[in-house]
Parts: sequence; structure tokens; C-alpha cells
Amino acid sequence: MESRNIMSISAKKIQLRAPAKINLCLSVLKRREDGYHELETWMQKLDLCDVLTVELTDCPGISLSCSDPDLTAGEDNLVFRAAELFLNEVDGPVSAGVNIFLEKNIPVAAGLGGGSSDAGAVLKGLNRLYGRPLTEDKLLQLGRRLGADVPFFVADYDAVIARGIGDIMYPVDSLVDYIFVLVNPGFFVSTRWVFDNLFLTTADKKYKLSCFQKRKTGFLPLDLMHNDLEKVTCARYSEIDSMKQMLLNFGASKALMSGSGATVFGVFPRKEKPDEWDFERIAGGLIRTFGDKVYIAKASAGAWPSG
Ligand SMILES: C[C@](O)(CO)[C@H](O)COP(=O)(O)OP(=O)(O)OC[C@H]1O[C@@H](n2ccc(N)nc2=O)[C@H](O)[C@@H]1O
Ligand SMILES: Nc1ncnc2c1ncn2[C@@H]1O[C@H](COP(=O)(O)OP(=O)(O)OP(=O)(O)O)[C@@H](O)[C@H]1O
Repeated sequence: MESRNIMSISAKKIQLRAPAKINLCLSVLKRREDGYHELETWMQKLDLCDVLTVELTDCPGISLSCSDPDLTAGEDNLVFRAAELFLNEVDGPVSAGVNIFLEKNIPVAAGLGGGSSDAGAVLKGLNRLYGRPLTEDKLLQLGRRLGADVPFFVADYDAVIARGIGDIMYPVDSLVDYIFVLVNPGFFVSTRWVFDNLFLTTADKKYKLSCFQKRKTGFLPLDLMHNDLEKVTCARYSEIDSMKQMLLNFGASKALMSGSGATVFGVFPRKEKPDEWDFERIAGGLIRTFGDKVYIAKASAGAWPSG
């Protein structure tokens, strides 16, 4: 598997991007026996990225440091867990040494899949440094053990329709003709808490992504955009609806919460009224009202240089 997110590589060191994702549509279909939920979701990677530097050393063990002092750099970090899982798989009990630096740019516990993306990047980066001992299927399998979102970040697809718990993927075209304005209010939302508080009713409208999946047009039908998890997160945090409304007031064609929240994104088709959109003004307005975490993002489109 060739990763397009590799920024640099040498025999012992690799630097790679770990992109954020948004969910353009998320239907929760049913609760499973194991507590997880079956989903149908349309996920898109963005050019908002964390950056990981992974280096092999002679000193056994995993050492992790992180630019975000609020994020644990120990065994709780998904980066650490991904490295440990990989080394156990290829090495037996860890005998190799790995140094990792995580530059954290994606807001944490924000519905943007940051931790999952970091984990996916570590699995791919280590596999590359080790001379690709594991197949793509094996990496996807390891990813699944770390989290439902991780397989999407192990795969090199820019955008997918995903089913199962989010791990059965069908690639679709990347939405390169749109700008996404993201706003995060700065508080953490626990994905588990959101799913635990979701009350599924048969009356919920189910959005069928299957016909869209076959068209592969890179076009985003706005009436398809929906997130079943909004009702849980919005009921607890009134800021979500306010952020959506503000994005619409600024001219977004549609605004939606991503994943379990609390990040909200507005969709701005590039071809429509481009002169009227002054993204600096939009970002300024959002920052004044909701805090400093506003991002103007584009869909990832495989255009980054490969190693
Ligand atoms: C909501 C999404 O962001 C949509 O892309 C993802 O499904 C979340 O994926 P993730 O963060 O990788 O989730 P995990 O770390 O595997 O799971 C966290 C918790 O979320 C719940 N969870 C997650 C995914 C899923 N399909 N069903 C669930 O019920 C489970 O309670 C789980 O204990
Ligand atoms: N490398 C990491 N980056 C971010 N969070 C991490 C990382 N490692 C562990 N975590 C923990 O994982 C939890 C989820 O963080 P993350 O940023 O991945 O959430 P999220 O964007 O809501 O994920 P998703 O959209 O997949 O539900 C947080 O409680 C955080 O402390």
C-alpha cells in the first residue's frame, strides 16, 4: 500500500500526515450485541492534518512526545497503542525501539477522527519502515482493533461510504469542488457517551447512500446530509445549533455536526458566488463568537507527494 500522506522518508525515519475526517451523512442502523452500532456513513478526509514523525532507534521500547500538553503521551494515546500493536505483530514482545513525535493540529474528541487518524498513520508508517511485512488486509485488521474509524485512515481512500461499524468501505470520489468551514467550540465530547445516550426509533428517516455510491460524481446532494448523532449532542450542548445557524448566516449551503461532535462544518460549493465569500471575515465572526478553533478546509485529493 502506497501512502500519499508521506512527507519524507529515509531508512530509519518517516514523517507523515494524519488527516481529519468529516461525516457528510451518518445513519445509525442498529445496536449490536457487543455494544457497538451498525452505521451507514459517508466520510471525507480533509487537508486539516496532524503530523507524525516516526523513527526507529536502538534503544528498545516506545517513546512518544506530543505538541499538545493536554494530551496524554503514554499508553492511553492511540499512537502508542498502534505502535505497540504493530511491534507485537512483527517483532513478538517489543524488542525494537521507536521514537514518535505527534504534532497535534486536529482538535481532540471533536468528531474529526484525530486519534484514529494518528493510529492509522503509525501503523502505515511503521509498516513502511519495516519493509512492508504486513499486508493491507492485516493492517486494516489491526486498525479495527484500535477503533471503528481506524480502518478508514489505514486505507488510502480520500472518501468512502462505510457500513458495519464503519469498517466496511466503498470508495467514492473526493469532494474537491467544496470548501468546508469547521468550527469547534473547544469542549470535548465522548463518542461513547453519545452512542450510549442514543435512543433509536424506527421512525428515524434512513438515508440510502447505496444508489449514490454507484454514481461516484464528486457531487454532494445537500438533502442527503444528515447526522443521527446530532440529536444527542445538540440536546446537551446548545452551542451546536448556534454554530450551525451562524454558518448558514454566513452563506453555507448546509451546516452539519461531524461524527459525535462537537465540531460543526459548513459546506461552500466553490463554483457558487465565490466573490461573496470572504473566508477571513467568516472565520473572524466565528472566532469572536465561539472561540479560536476555526478551520477553512478542503477535501483531501491524493495530490500530496508520495515517498
Ligand atoms: C462516530 C464516528 O466518528 C463516525 O465516523 C465513529 O463511528 C467513531 O469511531 P471511533 O471513535 O473510532 O470509535 P471507537 O473508539 O471504536 O468507539 C468508541 C465508542 O463509541 C461507540 N461506538 C463507536 C462506533 C460504532 N460504530 N458504534 C458505537 O457504538 C462504542 O460505545 C465505543 O465504545
Ligand atoms: N492521538 C490522539 N489524538 C487525539 N485523541 C486521542 C489520541 N490518543 C488518545 N486519544 C483519546 O481518544 C479520545 C477520542 O479522541 P479523538 O480526537 O480521536 O476523538 P474524535 O475526533 O471524536 O473521534 P471520532 O470522530 O473517531 O469519534 C479522547 O478522549 C482522547 O483523549
